[in-house]
Amino acid sequence: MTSTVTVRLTAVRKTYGTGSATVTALDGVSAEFTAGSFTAVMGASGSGKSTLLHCAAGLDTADSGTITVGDTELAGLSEHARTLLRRDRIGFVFQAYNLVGALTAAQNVGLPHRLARHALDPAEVTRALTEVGLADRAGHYPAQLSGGEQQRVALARALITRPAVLYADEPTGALDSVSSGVVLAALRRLVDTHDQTVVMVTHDPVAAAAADRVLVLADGRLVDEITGSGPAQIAARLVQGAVRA
Ligand SMILES: Nc1ncnc2c1ncn2[C@@H]1O[C@H](COP(=O)(O)OP(=O)(O)OP(=O)(O)O)[C@@H](O)[C@H]1O
Repeated sequence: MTSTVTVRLTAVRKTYGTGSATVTALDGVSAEFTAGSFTAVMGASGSGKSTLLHCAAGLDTADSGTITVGDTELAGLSEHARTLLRRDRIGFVFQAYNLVGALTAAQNVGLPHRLARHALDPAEVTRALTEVGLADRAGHYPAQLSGGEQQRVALARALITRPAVLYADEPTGALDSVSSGVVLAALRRLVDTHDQTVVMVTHDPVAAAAADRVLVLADGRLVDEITGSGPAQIAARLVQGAVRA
């Protein structure tokens, strides 16, 4: 896997709308996602989690503040350069797996390369499927796979480009607890064995407990950081009301 990178946000502000309809989605957020670390982002609905993920990934632009991916500052990039950065260095996994039903697991995993018209070594597909524990399902179609297996195919598809950083937006949101556990274990393994940088938005304290630390957002600000997290610690914070997921 490629060497993964640190992502830094410094005093990032993002507003939507104008005049009296202005919404401040991010209100001066500074955070660092260290290379090889697994961060969960929690907070109430509307607290700015997705906006944070989208700005950090270069899907959206901040109004002010700086965001660097490794040595690259996003604000300095043209739209085209940002598109290439997203395509070549950033992986995404969303709640909906977005697999193509007419393609096998292996063909779905190879799709980013085909779309980018890059030559693809079949061994790369096998590697990515092996990393998520699905090498034996390469020839299966999505309808023949469980929800957790489909999400792991989506994860393998995100990994095929060897992303410097992997963003996951509610990756277990549509899964039962058993399938969630399998997907979270796959994410955890990527961090532990490949030093993958992972940033995951979640409402689920159990999912958040798989991360190394949890950042909590409220009204566009970072209000808490839980490190050395375990389910008990996060549950205790929930009881205290510090985390309103
Ligand atoms: N494109 C947009 N136009 C206007 N307002 C927006 C837009 N995107 C987000 N917002 C607003 O910005 C704030 C933060 O939204 P965001 O989606 O980041 O929250 P979130 O914490 O991810 O919420 P959820 O958990 O419900 O997905 C919200 O008040 C939201 O209504």
